[in-house]
Amino acid sequence: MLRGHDRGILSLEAAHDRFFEVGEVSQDAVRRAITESWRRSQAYGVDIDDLRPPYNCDIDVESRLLRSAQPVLDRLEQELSGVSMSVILTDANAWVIARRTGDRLLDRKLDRIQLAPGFSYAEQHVGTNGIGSAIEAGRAFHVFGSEHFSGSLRNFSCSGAPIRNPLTGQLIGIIDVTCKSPDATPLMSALVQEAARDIEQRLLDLAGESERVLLNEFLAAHHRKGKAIVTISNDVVISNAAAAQMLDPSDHVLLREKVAELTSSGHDAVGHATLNRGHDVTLRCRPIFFSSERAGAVLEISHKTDIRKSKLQARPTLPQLGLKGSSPVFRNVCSEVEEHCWQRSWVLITGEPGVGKLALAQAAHRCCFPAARLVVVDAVDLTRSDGDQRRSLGVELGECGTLVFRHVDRLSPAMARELVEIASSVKGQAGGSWGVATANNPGAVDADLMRMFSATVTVPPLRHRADDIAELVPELLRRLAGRDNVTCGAPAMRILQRALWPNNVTELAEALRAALKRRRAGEIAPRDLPESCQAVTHRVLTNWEALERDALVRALNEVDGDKMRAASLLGISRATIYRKIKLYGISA
Ligand SMILES: Nc1ncnc2c1ncn2[C@@H]1O[C@H](COP(=O)(O)OP(=O)(O)OP(=O)(O)O)[C@@H](O)[C@H]1O
Repeated sequence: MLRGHDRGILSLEAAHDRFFEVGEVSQDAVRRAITESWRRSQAYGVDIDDLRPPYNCDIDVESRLLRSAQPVLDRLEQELSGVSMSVILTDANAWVIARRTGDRLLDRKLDRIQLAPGFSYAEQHVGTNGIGSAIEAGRAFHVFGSEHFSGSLRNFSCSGAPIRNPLTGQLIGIIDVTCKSPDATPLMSALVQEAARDIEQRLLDLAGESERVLLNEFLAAHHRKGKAIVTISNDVVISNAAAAQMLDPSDHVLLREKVAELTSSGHDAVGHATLNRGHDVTLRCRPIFFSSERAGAVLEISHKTDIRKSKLQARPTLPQLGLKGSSPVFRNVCSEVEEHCWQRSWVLITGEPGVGKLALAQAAHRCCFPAARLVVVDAVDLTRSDGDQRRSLGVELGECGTLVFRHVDRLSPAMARELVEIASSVKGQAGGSWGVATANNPGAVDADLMRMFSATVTVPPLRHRADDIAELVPELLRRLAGRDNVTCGAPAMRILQRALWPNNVTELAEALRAALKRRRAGEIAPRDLPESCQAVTHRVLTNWEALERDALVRALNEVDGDKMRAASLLGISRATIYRKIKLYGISA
Protein backbone atom coordinates (compact mmCIF):
# COMPACT_ATOMS: atom_id res chain seq x y z
CA MET A 1 0.00 0.00 0.00
CA LEU A 2 1.24 3.52 -0.75
CA ARG A 3 2.06 5.86 2.12
CA GLY A 4 0.75 9.46 1.99
CA HIS A 5 4.22 10.83 1.10
CA ASP A 6 4.59 8.41 -1.84
CA ARG A 7 1.07 9.22 -3.03
CA GLY A 8 2.09 12.91 -3.02
CA ILE A 9 5.11 12.15 -5.23
CA LEU A 10 3.01 10.13 -7.64
CA SER A 11 0.38 12.86 -8.03
CA LEU A 12 3.17 15.43 -8.52
CA GLU A 13 4.74 13.30 -11.23
CA ALA A 14 1.35 12.87 -12.88
CA ALA A 15 0.88 16.65 -12.74
CA HIS A 16 4.33 17.12 -14.29
CA ASP A 17 3.46 14.74 -17.15
CA ARG A 18 0.11 16.44 -17.66
CA PHE A 19 1.81 19.84 -17.79
CA PHE A 20 3.95 18.65 -20.70
CA GLU A 21 1.13 16.86 -22.46
CA VAL A 22 -1.62 19.49 -22.28
CA GLY A 23 0.05 22.47 -20.59
CA GLU A 24 -2.33 22.33 -17.60
CA VAL A 25 -1.61 21.78 -13.93
CA SER A 26 -3.90 20.83 -11.10
CA GLN A 27 -3.41 23.48 -8.41
CA ASP A 28 -4.05 20.85 -5.72
CA ALA A 29 -1.07 18.76 -6.80
CA VAL A 30 1.49 21.49 -7.49
CA ARG A 31 2.36 24.61 -5.57
CA ARG A 32 1.62 27.81 -7.44
CA ALA A 33 5.24 29.07 -7.26
CA ILE A 34 6.37 25.81 -8.88
CA THR A 35 3.78 26.03 -11.67
CA GLU A 36 4.92 29.57 -12.44
CA SER A 37 8.50 28.41 -12.55
CA TRP A 38 7.63 25.47 -14.88
CA ARG A 39 5.96 27.94 -17.23
CA ARG A 40 9.04 30.18 -17.21
CA SER A 41 11.32 27.18 -17.77
CA GLN A 42 9.19 26.08 -20.71
CA ALA A 43 9.23 29.60 -22.15
CA TYR A 44 13.04 29.61 -21.85
CA GLY A 45 13.06 26.41 -23.92
CA VAL A 46 14.77 24.29 -21.23
CA ASP A 47 15.08 20.66 -22.35
CA ILE A 48 13.66 18.35 -19.64
CA ASP A 49 15.70 15.38 -20.86
CA ASP A 50 19.02 17.09 -21.43
CA LEU A 51 20.54 18.94 -18.50
CA ARG A 52 23.29 21.14 -19.79
CA PRO A 53 24.20 24.10 -17.55
CA PRO A 54 26.71 26.43 -19.24
CA TYR A 55 30.26 26.70 -17.90
CA ASN A 56 32.31 29.81 -17.37
CA CYS A 57 35.88 29.55 -16.13
CA ASP A 58 36.06 33.30 -15.41
CA ILE A 59 33.96 33.35 -12.24
CA ASP A 60 35.31 35.78 -9.69
CA VAL A 61 36.72 33.68 -6.85
CA GLU A 62 38.16 36.78 -5.18
CA SER A 63 34.82 38.53 -4.83
CA ARG A 64 33.69 40.36 -1.75
CA LEU A 65 30.67 38.05 -1.66
CA LEU A 66 32.85 34.97 -1.38
CA ARG A 67 35.11 36.57 1.21
CA SER A 68 32.10 37.53 3.32
CA ALA A 69 30.53 34.11 2.91
CA GLN A 70 33.68 32.10 3.66
CA PRO A 71 33.27 31.88 7.48
CA VAL A 72 29.55 31.11 7.09
CA LEU A 73 30.35 28.33 4.62
CA ASP A 74 32.99 26.99 7.03
CA ARG A 75 30.47 26.93 9.87
CA LEU A 76 27.79 25.22 7.78
CA GLU A 77 30.27 22.66 6.51
CA GLN A 78 31.13 21.79 10.11
CA GLU A 79 27.51 21.70 11.19
CA LEU A 80 26.55 19.46 8.29
CA SER A 81 29.49 17.06 8.64
CA GLY A 82 28.14 13.52 8.63
CA VAL A 83 24.93 14.74 6.96
CA SER A 84 24.51 14.10 3.27
CA MET A 85 23.97 17.74 2.28
CA SER A 86 25.88 20.22 0.19
CA VAL A 87 26.11 23.99 0.68
CA ILE A 88 26.36 26.02 -2.51
CA LEU A 89 27.11 29.70 -3.04
CA THR A 90 26.32 31.40 -6.36
CA ASP A 91 26.48 34.93 -7.69
CA ALA A 92 23.44 36.91 -8.79
CA ASN A 93 23.36 35.13 -12.16
CA ALA A 94 23.36 31.67 -10.58
CA TRP A 95 27.02 30.95 -11.45
CA VAL A 96 28.25 28.58 -8.76
CA ILE A 97 31.17 30.15 -6.88
CA ALA A 98 31.66 27.60 -4.10
CA ARG A 99 30.42 24.18 -3.04
CA ARG A 100 31.03 22.46 0.30
CA THR A 101 30.00 18.85 0.82
CA GLY A 102 30.91 16.52 3.67
CA ASP A 103 29.79 13.40 1.80
CA ARG A 104 31.96 12.12 -1.09
CA LEU A 105 29.09 10.15 -2.62
CA LEU A 106 26.87 13.22 -2.80
CA ASP A 107 29.81 15.20 -4.19
CA ARG A 108 30.09 12.76 -7.08
CA LYS A 109 26.34 12.90 -7.71
CA LEU A 110 26.46 16.70 -7.81
CA ASP A 111 29.39 16.57 -10.23
CA ARG A 112 27.25 14.41 -12.48
CA ILE A 113 24.52 17.05 -12.64
CA GLN A 114 27.21 19.76 -12.94
CA LEU A 115 26.07 21.58 -9.85
CA ALA A 116 29.66 22.65 -9.37
CA PRO A 117 31.80 25.82 -9.37
CA GLY A 118 31.82 27.50 -12.77
CA PHE A 119 28.39 26.20 -13.89
CA SER A 120 25.22 28.26 -13.97
CA TYR A 121 22.03 26.98 -12.39
CA ALA A 122 19.91 29.84 -13.72
CA GLU A 123 16.31 28.88 -14.46
CA GLN A 124 16.81 29.73 -18.12
CA HIS A 125 19.44 26.96 -18.41
CA VAL A 126 18.28 24.16 -16.10
CA GLY A 127 14.67 25.04 -15.26
CA THR A 128 13.05 25.07 -11.83
CA ASN A 129 15.59 24.66 -9.00
CA GLY A 130 16.39 26.16 -5.60
CA ILE A 131 19.02 28.54 -6.99
CA GLY A 132 17.66 29.87 -10.30
CA SER A 133 14.08 29.97 -9.06
CA ALA A 134 15.08 31.87 -5.90
CA ILE A 135 16.68 34.47 -8.18
CA GLU A 136 13.57 34.71 -10.38
CA ALA A 137 11.23 34.90 -7.38
CA GLY A 138 13.53 37.23 -5.43
CA ARG A 139 12.91 35.23 -2.23
CA ALA A 140 13.77 31.93 -0.54
CA PHE A 141 12.71 28.98 -2.71
CA HIS A 142 12.45 25.28 -1.90
CA VAL A 143 12.20 22.68 -4.66
CA PHE A 144 11.37 19.14 -3.70
CA GLY A 145 12.26 16.16 -5.98
CA SER A 146 9.68 15.97 -8.76
CA GLU A 147 8.97 19.67 -8.51
CA HIS A 148 12.17 20.12 -10.54
CA PHE A 149 11.58 20.82 -14.21
CA SER A 150 14.49 18.77 -15.51
CA GLY A 151 14.30 14.98 -15.27
CA SER A 152 17.93 14.76 -14.09
CA LEU A 153 17.18 16.82 -10.98
CA ARG A 154 14.13 14.94 -9.72
CA ASN A 155 16.12 12.84 -7.26
CA PHE A 156 17.36 15.96 -5.50
CA SER A 157 15.84 18.55 -3.20
CA CYS A 158 17.22 22.01 -2.67
CA SER A 159 16.54 25.21 -0.88
CA GLY A 160 18.01 28.58 -1.84
CA ALA A 161 17.86 32.00 -0.20
CA PRO A 162 18.88 35.33 -1.76
CA ILE A 163 21.79 37.31 -0.37
CA ARG A 164 21.32 41.05 -0.77
CA ASN A 165 23.73 43.96 -0.71
CA PRO A 166 22.92 45.42 2.71
CA LEU A 167 23.40 48.99 1.45
CA THR A 168 21.48 48.89 -1.82
CA GLY A 169 19.15 45.91 -1.30
CA GLN A 170 20.29 44.51 -4.65
CA LEU A 171 20.37 40.72 -4.95
CA ILE A 172 24.02 39.69 -5.22
CA GLY A 173 23.95 35.93 -4.73
CA ILE A 174 22.25 32.79 -3.49
CA ILE A 175 23.10 30.42 -0.68
CA ASP A 176 21.63 27.00 -1.25
CA VAL A 177 21.51 23.61 0.41
CA THR A 178 21.04 20.54 -1.82
CA CYS A 179 20.61 16.88 -0.91
CA LYS A 180 19.15 13.65 -2.25
CA SER A 181 15.36 13.83 -1.93
CA PRO A 182 14.97 11.20 0.81
CA ASP A 183 17.35 13.27 3.02
CA ALA A 184 15.40 16.53 2.59
CA THR A 185 14.00 18.26 5.67
CA PRO A 186 11.79 21.34 6.02
CA LEU A 187 14.61 22.86 8.07
CA MET A 188 16.68 23.42 4.96
CA SER A 189 14.79 26.58 4.15
CA ALA A 190 15.34 28.05 7.62
CA LEU A 191 19.00 27.06 7.49
CA VAL A 192 19.73 28.91 4.23
CA GLN A 193 17.75 31.99 5.25
CA GLU A 194 19.75 32.26 8.45
CA ALA A 195 22.99 31.76 6.50
CA ALA A 196 21.97 34.49 4.03
CA ARG A 197 21.38 36.89 6.95
CA ASP A 198 24.81 36.05 8.41
CA ILE A 199 26.51 36.72 5.08
CA GLU A 200 24.65 40.02 4.70
CA GLN A 201 25.80 41.06 8.17
CA ARG A 202 29.41 40.32 7.25
CA LEU A 203 29.01 42.26 3.99
CA LEU A 204 27.73 45.18 6.04
CA ASP A 205 30.74 45.03 8.39
CA LEU A 206 33.12 45.00 5.44
CA ALA A 207 31.22 47.73 3.57
CA GLY A 208 31.25 49.96 6.66
CA GLU A 209 35.02 49.76 6.96
CA SER A 210 35.73 50.19 3.25
CA GLU A 211 33.51 53.26 3.12
CA ARG A 212 35.42 54.80 6.01
CA VAL A 213 38.61 54.20 4.04
CA LEU A 214 37.07 55.95 1.00
CA LEU A 215 36.04 58.95 3.08
CA ASN A 216 39.50 59.33 4.65
CA GLU A 217 41.11 59.17 1.20
CA PHE A 218 38.69 61.79 -0.08
CA LEU A 219 39.42 64.16 2.83
CA ALA A 220 43.18 63.77 2.38
CA ALA A 221 43.00 64.41 -1.41
CA HIS A 222 40.59 67.30 -0.97
CA HIS A 223 42.85 69.06 1.58
CA ARG A 224 45.98 68.60 -0.50
CA LYS A 225 44.77 69.66 -3.89
CA GLY A 226 41.97 72.23 -3.90
CA LYS A 227 40.86 70.79 -7.27
CA ALA A 228 37.86 68.83 -8.55
CA ILE A 229 38.10 65.60 -6.56
CA VAL A 230 35.84 62.55 -6.59
CA THR A 231 36.20 59.39 -4.57
CA ILE A 232 34.30 56.60 -6.17
CA SER A 233 33.48 52.94 -5.47
CA ASN A 234 30.84 50.58 -6.82
CA ASP A 235 28.29 51.89 -4.35
CA VAL A 236 29.42 55.37 -3.36
CA VAL A 237 30.47 58.62 -5.03
CA ILE A 238 31.88 61.40 -2.81
CA SER A 239 32.65 64.65 -4.64
CA ASN A 240 33.74 68.14 -3.61
CA ALA A 241 31.94 71.28 -4.82
CA ALA A 242 34.21 71.77 -7.87
CA ALA A 243 33.60 68.19 -9.04
CA ALA A 244 29.87 68.36 -8.32
CA GLN A 245 29.65 71.39 -10.65
CA MET A 246 31.31 69.47 -13.48
CA LEU A 247 29.43 66.19 -13.17
CA ASP A 248 25.91 65.02 -13.94
CA PRO A 249 24.61 61.94 -12.10
CA SER A 250 24.79 60.11 -15.44
CA ASP A 251 28.57 60.70 -15.50
CA HIS A 252 28.96 58.36 -12.51
CA VAL A 253 28.54 55.27 -14.69
CA LEU A 254 31.17 56.56 -17.11
CA LEU A 255 33.55 57.38 -14.27
CA ARG A 256 33.13 53.89 -12.76
CA GLU A 257 33.99 52.36 -16.14
CA LYS A 258 37.04 54.61 -16.50
CA VAL A 259 38.14 53.79 -12.95
CA ALA A 260 37.86 50.05 -13.65
CA GLU A 261 39.98 50.51 -16.78
CA LEU A 262 42.54 52.84 -15.21
CA THR A 263 43.03 50.89 -11.99
CA SER A 264 43.34 47.51 -13.67
CA SER A 265 47.12 47.63 -13.27
CA GLY A 266 46.78 48.48 -9.57
CA HIS A 267 48.76 51.72 -10.00
CA ASP A 268 48.15 55.43 -10.59
CA ALA A 269 47.07 56.14 -14.13
CA VAL A 270 45.94 59.04 -16.28
CA GLY A 271 43.04 58.85 -18.72
CA HIS A 272 40.54 60.96 -20.58
CA ALA A 273 36.80 61.09 -20.84
CA THR A 274 34.09 63.18 -22.38
CA LEU A 275 31.50 64.12 -19.78
CA ASN A 276 27.78 64.20 -20.39
CA ARG A 277 27.80 67.96 -20.96
CA GLY A 278 30.41 67.53 -23.68
CA HIS A 279 33.50 68.62 -21.69
CA ASP A 280 36.71 66.72 -22.43
CA VAL A 281 38.47 66.06 -19.15
CA THR A 282 41.69 64.49 -17.94
CA LEU A 283 41.31 62.00 -15.10
CA ARG A 284 44.18 61.35 -12.72
CA CYS A 285 43.26 58.19 -10.96
CA ARG A 286 44.69 56.62 -7.80
CA PRO A 287 43.34 53.24 -6.73
CA ILE A 288 42.30 52.75 -3.11
CA PHE A 289 42.80 49.34 -1.55
CA PHE A 290 40.96 47.83 1.34
CA SER A 291 42.10 44.48 2.76
CA SER A 292 44.08 43.91 -0.44
CA GLU A 293 41.01 44.32 -2.67
CA ARG A 294 40.45 47.37 -4.86
CA ALA A 295 37.77 49.34 -3.01
CA GLY A 296 37.56 52.33 -5.35
CA ALA A 297 39.66 55.26 -6.50
CA VAL A 298 40.39 58.93 -5.98
CA LEU A 299 39.94 60.89 -9.19
CA GLU A 300 41.30 64.35 -9.84
CA ILE A 301 39.37 65.83 -12.76
CA SER A 302 40.62 68.71 -14.88
CA HIS A 303 39.59 70.20 -18.20
CA LYS A 304 41.91 69.38 -21.08
CA THR A 305 43.63 72.63 -22.12
CA ASP A 306 42.82 73.94 -25.55
CA ILE A 307 46.40 75.05 -26.28
CA ARG A 308 47.70 71.51 -25.93
CA LYS A 309 44.80 70.22 -27.92
CA SER A 310 45.55 72.50 -30.85
CA LYS A 311 49.23 71.51 -30.73
CA LEU A 312 48.28 67.86 -30.64
CA GLN A 313 45.98 68.38 -33.60
CA ALA A 314 48.76 69.99 -35.62
CA ARG A 315 50.90 66.87 -35.37
CA PRO A 316 50.35 63.74 -37.44
CA THR A 317 48.04 61.28 -35.72
CA LEU A 318 49.28 57.87 -34.62
CA PRO A 319 47.30 56.05 -37.37
CA GLN A 320 49.08 58.24 -39.91
CA LEU A 321 52.29 56.82 -38.45
CA GLY A 322 51.31 53.20 -39.14
CA LEU A 323 49.55 52.45 -35.86
CA LYS A 324 46.21 50.92 -36.81
CA GLY A 325 43.06 50.89 -34.74
CA SER A 326 40.28 53.42 -34.35
CA SER A 327 38.16 51.75 -31.67
CA PRO A 328 37.35 54.26 -28.90
CA VAL A 329 39.33 52.28 -26.28
CA PHE A 330 42.42 52.13 -28.45
CA ARG A 331 42.11 55.80 -29.47
CA ASN A 332 41.94 56.76 -25.78
CA VAL A 333 45.08 54.77 -25.04
CA CYS A 334 46.85 56.42 -28.00
CA SER A 335 45.92 59.88 -26.85
CA GLU A 336 47.02 59.13 -23.28
CA VAL A 337 50.43 57.89 -24.40
CA GLU A 338 50.73 60.82 -26.79
CA GLU A 339 50.00 63.25 -24.00
CA HIS A 340 52.59 61.66 -21.71
CA CYS A 341 55.09 61.85 -24.55
CA TRP A 342 54.26 65.47 -25.17
CA GLN A 343 54.78 66.27 -21.48
CA ARG A 344 57.83 63.97 -21.26
CA SER A 345 56.08 62.29 -18.37
CA TRP A 346 57.56 58.82 -17.81
CA VAL A 347 55.04 56.10 -18.36
CA LEU A 348 54.68 52.35 -17.85
CA ILE A 349 52.75 50.73 -20.71
CA THR A 350 51.21 47.42 -19.72
CA GLY A 351 49.14 44.86 -21.57
CA GLU A 352 49.03 41.28 -22.71
CA PRO A 353 51.84 39.89 -24.88
CA GLY A 354 52.02 41.32 -28.38
CA VAL A 355 49.30 43.88 -27.79
CA GLY A 356 51.40 46.71 -29.24
CA LYS A 357 53.08 48.31 -26.23
CA LEU A 358 56.36 48.99 -28.02
CA ALA A 359 54.56 49.97 -31.23
CA LEU A 360 52.61 52.57 -29.26
CA ALA A 361 55.72 54.07 -27.66
CA GLN A 362 57.47 54.17 -31.05
CA ALA A 363 54.52 55.87 -32.75
CA ALA A 364 54.20 58.46 -29.97
CA HIS A 365 57.93 59.19 -30.23
CA ARG A 366 57.73 59.63 -34.03
CA CYS A 367 54.74 61.85 -33.52
CA CYS A 368 56.21 64.17 -30.85
CA PHE A 369 60.00 64.12 -31.38
CA PRO A 370 60.47 62.91 -34.96
CA ALA A 371 64.03 64.25 -35.17
CA ALA A 372 65.25 62.75 -31.87
CA ARG A 373 66.77 59.31 -31.30
CA LEU A 374 64.81 56.45 -29.85
CA VAL A 375 66.63 53.68 -28.00
CA VAL A 376 64.97 50.42 -27.03
CA VAL A 377 66.56 48.35 -24.27
CA ASP A 378 65.22 44.86 -23.61
CA ALA A 379 65.38 43.70 -19.99
CA VAL A 380 66.61 40.32 -21.15
CA ASP A 381 69.58 41.87 -23.03
CA LEU A 382 70.29 44.10 -20.07
CA THR A 383 70.55 41.03 -17.86
CA ARG A 384 73.12 39.52 -20.23
CA SER A 385 75.25 42.69 -20.53
CA ASP A 386 78.37 43.40 -18.39
CA GLY A 387 79.04 46.38 -16.10
CA ASP A 388 80.96 48.39 -18.75
CA GLN A 389 78.22 47.93 -21.31
CA ARG A 390 75.66 49.13 -18.77
CA ARG A 391 77.71 52.23 -17.91
CA SER A 392 78.06 53.19 -21.58
CA LEU A 393 74.35 52.56 -21.98
CA GLY A 394 73.70 55.23 -19.33
CA VAL A 395 75.66 57.76 -21.44
CA GLU A 396 73.94 56.68 -24.66
CA LEU A 397 70.51 56.98 -23.12
CA GLY A 398 71.27 60.43 -21.77
CA GLU A 399 71.62 61.65 -25.35
CA CYS A 400 68.45 60.20 -26.78
CA GLY A 401 64.96 61.68 -27.06
CA THR A 402 63.03 58.60 -25.99
CA LEU A 403 64.18 55.48 -24.20
CA VAL A 404 62.07 52.39 -23.92
CA PHE A 405 62.81 49.68 -21.37
CA ARG A 406 61.02 46.56 -22.63
CA HIS A 407 59.77 43.70 -20.46
CA VAL A 408 60.78 45.27 -17.12
CA ASP A 409 58.65 42.65 -15.34
CA ARG A 410 61.31 40.08 -16.28
CA LEU A 411 64.18 41.79 -14.42
CA SER A 412 65.76 40.20 -11.35
CA PRO A 413 65.69 42.44 -8.24
CA ALA A 414 69.44 43.14 -8.61
CA MET A 415 69.04 44.06 -12.29
CA ALA A 416 66.02 46.22 -11.47
CA ARG A 417 68.18 48.17 -8.95
CA GLU A 418 70.82 48.77 -11.63
CA LEU A 419 68.16 49.93 -14.05
CA VAL A 420 66.78 52.33 -11.43
CA GLU A 421 70.27 53.84 -11.13
CA ILE A 422 70.71 54.18 -14.89
CA ALA A 423 67.20 55.55 -15.35
CA SER A 424 67.56 58.03 -12.43
CA SER A 425 70.72 59.53 -13.89
CA VAL A 426 69.05 59.91 -17.30
CA LYS A 427 65.89 61.33 -15.80
CA GLY A 428 67.87 63.93 -13.82
CA GLN A 429 69.58 65.40 -16.91
CA ALA A 430 68.57 68.79 -18.26
CA GLY A 431 66.38 68.70 -21.37
CA GLY A 432 65.01 65.39 -20.23
CA SER A 433 64.37 62.26 -22.25
CA TRP A 434 60.98 60.67 -22.36
CA GLY A 435 61.11 57.31 -20.56
CA VAL A 436 58.82 54.38 -21.26
CA ALA A 437 58.78 50.90 -19.75
CA THR A 438 56.70 48.03 -21.01
CA ALA A 439 55.48 45.03 -19.03
CA ASN A 440 53.04 42.20 -19.50
CA ASN A 441 52.61 41.73 -15.79
CA PRO A 442 52.72 45.05 -13.88
CA GLY A 443 52.44 43.15 -10.58
CA ALA A 444 55.95 41.74 -11.18
CA VAL A 445 57.64 45.13 -11.71
CA ASP A 446 60.11 46.11 -8.98
CA ALA A 447 58.55 48.70 -6.64
CA ASP A 448 61.48 51.17 -6.87
CA LEU A 449 61.50 50.94 -10.63
CA MET A 450 57.75 51.47 -10.65
CA ARG A 451 58.22 54.77 -8.82
CA MET A 452 60.25 56.08 -11.77
CA PHE A 453 57.08 56.15 -13.86
CA SER A 454 54.41 58.65 -12.98
CA ALA A 455 51.57 56.79 -14.70
CA THR A 456 50.50 53.46 -16.09
CA VAL A 457 48.61 53.06 -19.35
CA THR A 458 47.10 49.69 -20.21
CA VAL A 459 46.65 48.65 -23.83
CA PRO A 460 43.43 46.62 -24.08
CA PRO A 461 43.67 43.12 -25.54
CA LEU A 462 42.77 42.68 -29.19
CA ARG A 463 39.67 40.61 -28.37
CA HIS A 464 38.23 43.69 -26.59
CA ARG A 465 38.57 45.79 -29.76
CA ALA A 466 37.61 43.44 -32.55
CA ASP A 467 36.85 46.41 -34.83
CA ASP A 468 40.55 47.24 -34.91
CA ILE A 469 41.24 43.87 -36.52
CA ALA A 470 39.64 45.03 -39.77
CA GLU A 471 42.20 47.86 -39.91
CA LEU A 472 45.15 45.81 -38.69
CA VAL A 473 44.73 42.95 -41.16
CA PRO A 474 45.40 44.94 -44.39
CA GLU A 475 48.34 46.68 -42.73
CA LEU A 476 49.87 43.39 -41.52
CA LEU A 477 49.24 41.71 -44.90
CA ARG A 478 50.99 44.56 -46.63
CA ARG A 479 53.95 44.30 -44.25
CA LEU A 480 54.17 40.50 -44.50
CA ALA A 481 53.58 40.06 -48.23
CA GLY A 482 55.43 43.22 -49.22
CA ARG A 483 52.72 43.89 -51.81
CA ASP A 484 48.98 44.55 -52.01
CA ASN A 485 47.84 41.57 -54.10
CA VAL A 486 46.43 39.57 -51.17
CA THR A 487 43.36 40.73 -49.30
CA CYS A 488 41.22 39.18 -46.59
CA GLY A 489 37.71 38.10 -47.61
CA ALA A 490 34.72 38.99 -45.42
CA PRO A 491 34.10 35.41 -44.09
CA ALA A 492 37.76 35.05 -43.06
CA MET A 493 37.69 38.51 -41.51
CA ARG A 494 34.65 37.54 -39.41
CA ILE A 495 36.56 34.54 -38.10
CA LEU A 496 39.59 36.68 -37.27
CA GLN A 497 37.36 39.14 -35.42
CA ARG A 498 35.87 36.37 -33.29
CA ALA A 499 39.11 34.64 -32.28
CA LEU A 500 40.51 35.28 -28.79
CA TRP A 501 44.16 36.11 -29.69
CA PRO A 502 45.92 35.48 -26.37
CA ASN A 503 49.13 36.79 -28.01
CA ASN A 504 47.26 39.64 -29.67
CA VAL A 505 48.70 41.43 -32.72
CA THR A 506 51.79 39.20 -32.76
CA GLU A 507 49.54 36.15 -33.04
CA LEU A 508 47.31 37.80 -35.63
CA ALA A 509 50.41 38.47 -37.73
CA GLU A 510 51.48 34.82 -37.34
CA ALA A 511 48.05 33.60 -38.47
CA LEU A 512 48.25 35.87 -41.53
CA ARG A 513 51.77 34.68 -42.26
CA ALA A 514 50.43 31.09 -42.26
CA ALA A 515 47.50 32.11 -44.48
CA LEU A 516 49.90 33.75 -46.94
CA LYS A 517 51.69 30.42 -47.34
CA ARG A 518 48.41 28.91 -48.52
CA ARG A 519 47.17 31.89 -50.55
CA ARG A 520 49.77 33.86 -52.51
CA ALA A 521 47.32 36.07 -54.40
CA GLY A 522 43.64 36.98 -54.27
CA GLU A 523 41.33 36.76 -51.28
CA ILE A 524 42.09 34.87 -48.07
CA ALA A 525 39.22 32.44 -47.31
CA PRO A 526 38.40 30.72 -43.99
CA ARG A 527 40.10 27.51 -45.07
CA ASP A 528 43.41 29.43 -45.54
CA LEU A 529 43.48 30.39 -41.87
CA PRO A 530 45.16 28.18 -39.24
CA GLU A 531 42.71 25.81 -37.51
CA SER A 532 43.22 27.49 -34.13
CA CYS A 533 41.61 30.73 -35.45
CA GLN A 534 38.44 28.97 -36.44
CA ALA A 535 37.35 28.15 -32.91
CA VAL A 536 36.64 30.30 -29.87
CA THR A 537 36.83 28.77 -26.40
CA HIS A 538 37.06 30.79 -23.23
CA ARG A 539 39.38 28.33 -21.50
CA VAL A 540 42.81 26.89 -22.15
CA LEU A 541 42.46 23.61 -24.05
CA THR A 542 44.46 20.54 -23.15
CA ASN A 543 46.79 19.27 -25.89
CA TRP A 544 44.34 16.51 -26.66
CA GLU A 545 41.43 18.96 -26.93
CA ALA A 546 43.43 21.24 -29.24
CA LEU A 547 44.20 18.25 -31.49
CA GLU A 548 40.55 17.21 -31.52
CA ARG A 549 39.45 20.77 -32.34
CA ASP A 550 41.93 21.04 -35.22
CA ALA A 551 40.75 17.69 -36.63
CA LEU A 552 37.14 18.89 -36.50
CA VAL A 553 37.95 22.18 -38.22
CA ARG A 554 39.93 20.41 -40.95
CA ALA A 555 37.07 17.94 -41.56
CA LEU A 556 34.50 20.75 -41.69
CA ASN A 557 36.64 22.74 -44.12
CA GLU A 558 37.06 19.69 -46.31
CA VAL A 559 33.29 19.29 -46.74
CA ASP A 560 32.45 23.00 -46.92
CA GLY A 561 30.98 23.11 -43.43
CA ASP A 562 28.54 20.21 -43.95
CA LYS A 563 28.27 18.84 -40.40
CA MET A 564 26.76 15.49 -41.37
CA ARG A 565 29.50 14.76 -43.87
CA ALA A 566 32.19 15.94 -41.46
CA ALA A 567 30.75 13.61 -38.78
CA SER A 568 30.85 10.64 -41.12
CA LEU A 569 34.39 11.57 -42.23
CA LEU A 570 35.50 11.49 -38.61
CA GLY A 571 33.40 8.46 -37.75
CA ILE A 572 31.44 10.22 -35.01
CA SER A 573 27.72 10.62 -34.45
CA ARG A 574 25.61 13.59 -35.46
CA ALA A 575 24.98 14.46 -31.80
CA THR A 576 28.70 14.33 -31.00
CA ILE A 577 29.72 16.67 -33.80
CA TYR A 578 27.10 19.23 -32.73
CA ARG A 579 28.27 18.97 -29.12
CA LYS A 580 31.95 19.34 -30.06
CA ILE A 581 31.31 22.28 -32.41
CA LYS A 582 29.59 24.02 -29.53
CA LEU A 583 32.21 22.97 -26.97
CA TYR A 584 35.11 24.37 -29.02
CA GLY A 585 33.19 27.39 -30.32
CA ILE A 586 33.89 26.42 -33.92
CA SER A 587 32.46 28.81 -36.48
CA ALA A 588 31.00 26.21 -38.80
N1 LIG B 1 48.03 49.09 -33.53
C1 LIG B 1 48.96 48.51 -34.28
N2 LIG B 1 49.07 48.84 -35.58
C2 LIG B 1 49.99 48.24 -36.36
N3 LIG B 1 50.84 47.30 -35.92
C3 LIG B 1 50.79 46.94 -34.65
C4 LIG B 1 49.84 47.51 -33.77
N4 LIG B 1 49.99 46.95 -32.55
C5 LIG B 1 50.99 46.06 -32.67
N5 LIG B 1 51.47 46.06 -33.92
C6 LIG B 1 52.53 45.18 -34.44
O1 LIG B 1 52.43 43.95 -33.76
C7 LIG B 1 53.69 43.46 -33.39
C8 LIG B 1 53.76 43.32 -31.87
O2 LIG B 1 53.70 44.61 -31.29
P1 LIG B 1 54.67 45.04 -30.09
O3 LIG B 1 56.02 44.42 -30.23
O4 LIG B 1 54.60 46.52 -29.98
O5 LIG B 1 53.90 44.37 -28.91
P2 LIG B 1 54.31 44.35 -27.37
O6 LIG B 1 53.04 44.49 -26.61
O7 LIG B 1 55.36 45.36 -27.08
O8 LIG B 1 54.89 42.88 -27.27
P3 LIG B 1 55.55 42.10 -26.03
O9 LIG B 1 54.43 41.72 -25.12
O10 LIG B 1 56.22 40.95 -26.66
O11 LIG B 1 56.49 43.04 -25.40
C9 LIG B 1 54.70 44.44 -33.94
O12 LIG B 1 55.12 44.00 -35.19
C10 LIG B 1 53.90 45.72 -34.09
O13 LIG B 1 54.40 46.53 -35.11
